[in-house]
Amino acid sequence: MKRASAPRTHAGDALHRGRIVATYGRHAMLETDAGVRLRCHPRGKRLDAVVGDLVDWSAAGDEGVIERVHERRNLLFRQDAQRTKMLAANIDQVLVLLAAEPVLSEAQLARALIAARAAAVPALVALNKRDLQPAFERAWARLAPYRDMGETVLPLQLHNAGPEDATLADLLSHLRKRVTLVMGPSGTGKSTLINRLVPTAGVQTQAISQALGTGRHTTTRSTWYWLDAQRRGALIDSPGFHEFGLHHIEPERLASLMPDLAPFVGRCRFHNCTHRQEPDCAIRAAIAPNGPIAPGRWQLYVSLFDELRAARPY
Ligand SMILES: Nc1nc2c(ncn2[C@@H]2O[C@H](COP(=O)(O)OP(=O)(O)OP(=O)(O)O)[C@@H](O)[C@H]2O)c(=O)[nH]1
Ligand SMILES: [Zn+2]
Repeated sequence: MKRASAPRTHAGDALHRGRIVATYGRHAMLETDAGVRLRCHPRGKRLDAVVGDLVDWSAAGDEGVIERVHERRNLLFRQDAQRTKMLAANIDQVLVLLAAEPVLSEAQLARALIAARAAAVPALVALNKRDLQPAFERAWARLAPYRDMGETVLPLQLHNAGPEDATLADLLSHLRKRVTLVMGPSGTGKSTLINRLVPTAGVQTQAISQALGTGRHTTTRSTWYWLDAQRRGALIDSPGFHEFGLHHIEPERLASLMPDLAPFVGRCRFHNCTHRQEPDCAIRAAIAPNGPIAPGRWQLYVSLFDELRAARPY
C-alpha cells in the first residue's frame, strides 16, 4: 500500500501544523501539535496570523516559517479610524470581565458584545469584586438590561472570597474545554483571573517575552494559555479594550446585533428605518424603563449609529 507523503512547500521543505499562541510585531510564537513552542515569522513581509490561528509551517534553523494560515472559523477584531486590530481567531467565546470598581462603562460593554455578535462568537459577562459593596450591587443593577436580553452575567469574587464562595467555580464551569478570549477594561482583574486559573501564566509570559525579544514590561498583543494539561480549554488575554472601534460594522446592521433591539427589526413603517426619528418605528415604540428596550440602550444605539455613519465616507 502506498503511503501518502507529508505535505511540502514549493521548495520541498516538510510542512508541519501549528497554532499561533502569541504575536509581537513581525514575530509570533507557535505551538506544535506535540506542545512544543518555537519562534516563527511569516514567509512574506507582514504577519497576517493572529493568536488562535492554525498554520502550516516549515523549519528554518531553530525558527519556524509560517507558510499558510488555515481558514478561520471566526475572527474577532476592532477597527477605528486609524487601524484594524485582529484580536484572536477560532475562539469559542468571549468573556467580558467587568468589576464593581472601576465603575463600568456601559458603552464599552455594549461595544464588546456587538463586536462578538458581529463575529458570530457567543459572549459571557462576569462582574468581579463582589466584596466591594455597595459598588457591586450598583453595577449589578446597571447590568439588568443585559440579563433581561438573555446575556449570561455572572457574579465573581477573585479576592477575599470565603471558603463557601462558588463564583470562581461557576465561571470555570463555563470555561472548561473551551477557548475563551478574555477582555475588559484595565483593573477589572484579568491578570488576577488568569493567574488563578493558570498557575504557570507568569512563567509562560516570561518565556514568550524572551523568545520574541520583547521588553520585560511590554506585553505581547494577545497570549494563549492552556487551562488544563490535556490542552482542551484555553484563555486568551487581549489588551486594549478602551478604544473598542466598531468601524467594520455597517450602521444599518447595528440594531440586529443588539439582542434587545433585534426582535423589532423589520417591523417599522419604513423598511430602511434608522430607528432614530422616523414615524411608526417599532424599536422606538418598544422603549420603556423596564424594557423590552431600556431608554439607555436606545441612546447607545443612536450614538453608535451616528458614529458608524460618520466613519463612512459616503
Ligand atoms: N477587592 C477586590 N479586588 C480585586 C478582586 N479581584 C482583583 N482585584 C484587584 O483589582 C486590581 C486589578 O486587578 P488586575 O488583575 O491587575 O486587573 P487587570 O484587568 O489585569 O488590569 P490591567 O492589567 O490594567 O488590564 C488588583 O489590585 C487586584 O488585586 C476582587 O475580587 N476583589
Ligand atoms: Zn425603526
